[in-house]
Amino acid sequence: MAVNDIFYYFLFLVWIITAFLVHSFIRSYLSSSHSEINAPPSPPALPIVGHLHLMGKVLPRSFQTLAQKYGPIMKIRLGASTCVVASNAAVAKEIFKTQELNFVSRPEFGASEYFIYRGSRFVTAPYGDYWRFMKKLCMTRLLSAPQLDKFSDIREEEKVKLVESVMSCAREGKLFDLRSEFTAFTNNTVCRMAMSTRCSGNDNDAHQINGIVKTCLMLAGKLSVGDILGPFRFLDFSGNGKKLMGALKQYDQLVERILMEHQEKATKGFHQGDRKDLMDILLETYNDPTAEVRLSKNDIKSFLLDLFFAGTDTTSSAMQWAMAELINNPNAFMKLREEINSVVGAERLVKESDVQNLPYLRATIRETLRLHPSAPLVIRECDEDCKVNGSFIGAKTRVLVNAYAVMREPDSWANPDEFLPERFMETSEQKIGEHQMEFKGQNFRYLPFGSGRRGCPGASLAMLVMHAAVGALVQCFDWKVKDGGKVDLSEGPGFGAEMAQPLLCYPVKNKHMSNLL
Ligand code: HEM
Repeated sequence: MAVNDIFYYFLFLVWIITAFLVHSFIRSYLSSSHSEINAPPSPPALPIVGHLHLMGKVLPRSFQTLAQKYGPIMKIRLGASTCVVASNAAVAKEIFKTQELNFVSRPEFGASEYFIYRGSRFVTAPYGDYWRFMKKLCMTRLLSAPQLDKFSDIREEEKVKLVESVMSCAREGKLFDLRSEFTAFTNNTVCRMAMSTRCSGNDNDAHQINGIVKTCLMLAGKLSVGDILGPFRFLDFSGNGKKLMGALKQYDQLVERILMEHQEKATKGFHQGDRKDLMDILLETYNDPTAEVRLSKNDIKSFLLDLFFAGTDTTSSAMQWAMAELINNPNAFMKLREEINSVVGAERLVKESDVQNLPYLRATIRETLRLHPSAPLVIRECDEDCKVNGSFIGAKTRVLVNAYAVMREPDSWANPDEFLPERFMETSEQKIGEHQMEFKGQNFRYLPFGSGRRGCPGASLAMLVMHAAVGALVQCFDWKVKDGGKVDLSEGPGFGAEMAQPLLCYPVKNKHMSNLL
């Protein structure tokens, strides 16, 4: 390297460090002026890094620990990124209900600057005409109960394929990787509902989408750490931003082709009995000149991508936690097996319509989501200056509701860290009957799917998929942990608190089941 080059690199480095220090100084100054107007409590911060040094591996857990000292609403600064964290049911209620309209928007976060559909993203869209239109479309058509009913055969087929895949491992005495199989299962299910494609030897489209979505989620996860660099993240030191854009362009080309095929089919006209997938319904809206909001093709592609991002890993992660907890709690496992056996028997697989008669199965899934919410930090943005729990929150502040902490709060939950599905039974002494423990977030101590207008539109779909699949895997197999002993329940690093280790087990066929497979 020439001396000149070294000199310029050195100058560049000095420029970066100076700019960072100035930026950090201005932020500290601005935030200290807020303290005069009653800002939320905040742990002592270090220059530049803020509270980064107080963060452990698992962010929701670190926030939970800090909240025990600083209270249910606190201000946290991670490098250049500042947010307010809410950690109990009362404050969650204020944000999600009392002041809902002020907190109904979501900020752009993580790697948003690299998203090629930036203006079209539903998940980060501000609370305006576009978001309202898409949400209504979601709730009345795309993910509505009647529409989900029309896809029930898809979910049934995918569940049977999952069970067959476990069965072949059981026959060969091989390890079954629940993480990757659950991810393929949820991806196939969503892909088929979204655009009638699935991962298999003869259909490469869903396989490719699966790969692209995995890459994007991994890169977006890495890039979201870049938030702490504030204005410097655009420099993309790691090159991950470029890689993410590359993966998204690949997705764009693939889905553009599938979209053209759907458009052609729509032009020819549907026959009676043809089932429309989500892309067909979105295209119908796109082609409708009277629609309240005219959708673009990018809106369609972006919306479907959001469904993959928001719907596949969340569901498969919750299923892994459910199986892990059941394997580590043999009493709960056997109780569930006996319930399924008495209601369904040994001659057929448990199916979605059985779930209404399987209260312990429902309680198991609810308890799993309480202990291991797949989206533990619900992110929102404050629209206008306001007060929450008596503290001042400035307009455009990012707010994280720590659902993980809320759902383990000792004031709301007896033995909060224990896996006890019984607490969700009508007969429970804790009196947390399901009737009051709606999973749609109207009870503010139970928030696996967020709450209110911005709450998860895929909750019903996720529940359908999880109940039937977990039920079938408990019904048909015993599960032996890879190295004997118990499943390692450590949570992995980052925002998601997913299982740190892939769940690898030996399935053994339940000898009481008939040979239906
Ligand atoms: C166990 C599975 C799932 C969990 C735990 C989960 C959880 C969540 C949470 C906590 C939010 C934020 C809600 C809020 O701000 O109040 C959310 C949003 C969202 N979820 Fe889910 N979700 C799951 C499955 C799904 C599925 C299957 C889909 C669709 C296929 C989906 C689609 C979405 C979308 C599109 C949003 C953004 C909504 C908006 O911004 O208006 N999710 N989810």
